[in-house]
Amino acid sequence: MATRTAEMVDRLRPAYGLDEDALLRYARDNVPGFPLGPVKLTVSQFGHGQSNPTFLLQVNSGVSVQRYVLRKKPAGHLLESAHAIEREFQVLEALGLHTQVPIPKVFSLCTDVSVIGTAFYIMEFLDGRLFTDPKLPGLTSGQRRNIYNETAKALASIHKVDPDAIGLKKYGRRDNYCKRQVERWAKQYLASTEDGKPYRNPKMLELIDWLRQHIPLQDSSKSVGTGLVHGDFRIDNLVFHPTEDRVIGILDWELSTLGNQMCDVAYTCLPYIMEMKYGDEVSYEGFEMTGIPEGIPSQAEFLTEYCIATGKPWPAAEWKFYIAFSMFRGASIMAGIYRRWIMGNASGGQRAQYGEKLANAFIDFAWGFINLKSVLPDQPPSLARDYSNKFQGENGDLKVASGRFLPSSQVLELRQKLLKFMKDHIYPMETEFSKRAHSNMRWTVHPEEENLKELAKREGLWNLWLPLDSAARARELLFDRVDFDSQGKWNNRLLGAGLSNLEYGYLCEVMGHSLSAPQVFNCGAPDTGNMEVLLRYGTKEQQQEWLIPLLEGKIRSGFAMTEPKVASSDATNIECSITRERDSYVINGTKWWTSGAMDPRCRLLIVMGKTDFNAPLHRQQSMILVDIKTPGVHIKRPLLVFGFDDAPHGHAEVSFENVRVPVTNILLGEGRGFEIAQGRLGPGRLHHCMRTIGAAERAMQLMVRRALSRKVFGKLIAEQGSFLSNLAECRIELERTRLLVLEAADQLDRLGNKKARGIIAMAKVAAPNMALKVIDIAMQVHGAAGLSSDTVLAHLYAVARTLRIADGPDEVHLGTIAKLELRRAKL
Ligand SMILES: Cc1cc2nc3c(=O)[nH]c(=O)nc-3n(C[C@H](O)[C@H](O)[C@H](O)COP(=O)(O)OP(=O)(O)OC[C@H]3O[C@@H](n4cnc5c(N)ncnc54)[C@H](O)[C@@H]3O)c2cc1C
Repeated sequence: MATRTAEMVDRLRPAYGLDEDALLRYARDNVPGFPLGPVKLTVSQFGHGQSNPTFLLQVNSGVSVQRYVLRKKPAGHLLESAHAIEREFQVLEALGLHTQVPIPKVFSLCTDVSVIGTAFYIMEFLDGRLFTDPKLPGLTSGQRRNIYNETAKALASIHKVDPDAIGLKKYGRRDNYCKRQVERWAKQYLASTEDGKPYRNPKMLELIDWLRQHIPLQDSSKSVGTGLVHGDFRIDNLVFHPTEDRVIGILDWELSTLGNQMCDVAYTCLPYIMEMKYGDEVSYEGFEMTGIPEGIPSQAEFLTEYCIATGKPWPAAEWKFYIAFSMFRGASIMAGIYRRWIMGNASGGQRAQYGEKLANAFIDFAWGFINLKSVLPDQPPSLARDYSNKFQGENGDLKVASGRFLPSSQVLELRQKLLKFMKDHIYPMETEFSKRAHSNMRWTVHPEEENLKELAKREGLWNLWLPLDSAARARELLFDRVDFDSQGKWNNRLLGAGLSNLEYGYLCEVMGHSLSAPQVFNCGAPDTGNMEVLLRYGTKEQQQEWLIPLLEGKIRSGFAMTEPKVASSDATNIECSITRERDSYVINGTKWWTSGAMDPRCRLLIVMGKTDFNAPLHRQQSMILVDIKTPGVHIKRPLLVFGFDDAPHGHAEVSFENVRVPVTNILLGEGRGFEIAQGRLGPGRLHHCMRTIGAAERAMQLMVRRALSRKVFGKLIAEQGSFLSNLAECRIELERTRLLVLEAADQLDRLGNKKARGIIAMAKVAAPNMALKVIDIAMQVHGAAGLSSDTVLAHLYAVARTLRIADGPDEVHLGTIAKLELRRAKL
């Protein structure tokens, strides 16, 4: 249950008796709007919280009652740098003046200790709800989910603040935050335990050593992942609106500074691992062990929500450090609180007596966490975030639904927009685009395609394929994390909408309905795969030169791996040579089926070749960036698929004759080609599958329309029994394949490329084979028209057929599936 903020006060404790007359004099002079006439002042102290004593001031003028909050330093001797009231005031004032971060408004800071004995400040009283128990008892599961999602967003709102822009440039040193914090809290722990009260735990000393040895690399950075840090961000420091599930105030900024923001995130996640209990407890297990209350997202989901709101990379690799660090800091703080309890000046009341017990629990849990085998999935899970239980059908009606693959409201909204865009702009242009592709202007771009791209960009239907974690790297490297609006939404459309692969699946399918659609939304192959390579493996300079124009849709690209002379389904056979000569690499070889290389906008080729013919088999290959205009690159001819040349995109045979490029064009380093190929192919293969589902869906629509309008032998085709069973079979195959593809996308999101490779291989085989069957029946129903170019069916069929070979033939994927199956049997 929530507690109203006004109910959090106890009766004023005698140790903190304030000089009320002096206080009133000060407030009248310094707090805007404070009643000037005689008033009755009632002072009561908030019992919640352990740090700076905080008081509710009720000022009754006889006409009205105004409420303020006063926060001061504790009396007595204080540990160095603790209880910095002045800093709290500074950060709150800056945030209040310049940002939308929800905080109480501050009125006045008093550093004159003669007024009430210590420095203090006065701020607005927020009437709202506080949740002191992170399990949120007494709330519905929907409310719990909202509260956690809002918590993630509130934290993100702090982390998106640019401290330089709001006068907090010197609020702290940004680099080496964890390193400095480990030393600071270690020192504090040693000081708090210097005479054995509380007991100095040797496991804490080992923990300090472990932390020193595991400080994340990015901690030394001044820009990446750093910014404003709250320092004590947890649900019970948030005031929620009295009736709505939204944060109206973030409290307790005593430990705020500039530094590594992931520390805040980990600290917020502690209830998942350990429960803070003040009493003679035996177990402190967090709700990941005791069972997550219904509605509260898992730790990974909570983190995903935060990563989406901030655009930060998935922190799996360093998560052990951040959690252990939070526990260690908690232990040090608790030891300090216990010490103050012994000395008689703890501000949080009776609970301080349990400080020593809690400090030791923190230390034990830190070690328990460090010793876990795995703490987070490799990739963010696809989200159950803000999933409504209403599913919007194709015709816009809302149906109540539940289940695993229920799109989020964000995805549903994008899908509706996409369907409308397809209806209004894509389908009407298909014939026109096709006419140009068969004319002598075939290798030029129809101007309307460029117009539609601009329209798609404006409508937010741009680069939707771009996965959250890949976008995060570009955000850090290229955009300096400034591409958010005040609500925390990404306003830089270049980096997509922050979707997971699963979420994109629902949209990619829609694009697959038309062969003209993907490039209009900058979601076409091979550009998406190439952008993914640059996002994941490109240097900042490579990204600036090639990735940005690709993300903008100003240029296109090709991927040149396959060679006419060798069986290229096994890429170890590739013979193209990439030879280092001083500051250049020289490339020689012939490629074919380089899709997109015929396009007049194509500027970049990612070429796979061998840098070392004598290295171990999978270390011979490298990938290198080649400007298509480099001397020695010859586009020899377009290849045809069943007579379709796919103009203006095309599939080219390309020769490379002594093509010289700078050494800085190598991707990731020599011998890393296979590694990159693995990263590139997973999502790209699934995109093909998703579009293939869309193509099959289009064929179903055409099939049914034809069957309902064409009579054969006196009856509509739709009344012929053979057709009805074919139709039903097609629907069954289509639905089961869609589920397989969504499952593969979900596993890719949750488990990563490597662990999801089996199911991705299944989807890659199943989708084109299903589509070929469905399109084949659709063509059959159309009679001769189905084989002509008067419908899209023949072209859809040709594309679906190529997918049984392109991106690896069926046999290779079947081999992968079988191998995994046998391996499982041996375990
Ligand atoms: C339309 C289209 C677009 C393409 N776009 C690109 C592109 O942009 N960039 C690029 O580099 N390539 C592209 N390709 C090429 C494609 O990736 C290759 O064709 C594919 O990898 C197979 O290589 P291959 O043609 O050399 O066939 P091969 O390696 O010679 O294989 C021939 C056949 O051998 C059989 N086979 C292979 N391996 C096994 C096995 N392990 N077990 C049993 N049988 C097996 C299969 O039946 C296979 O079809 C494209 C191809 C097409 C048709």
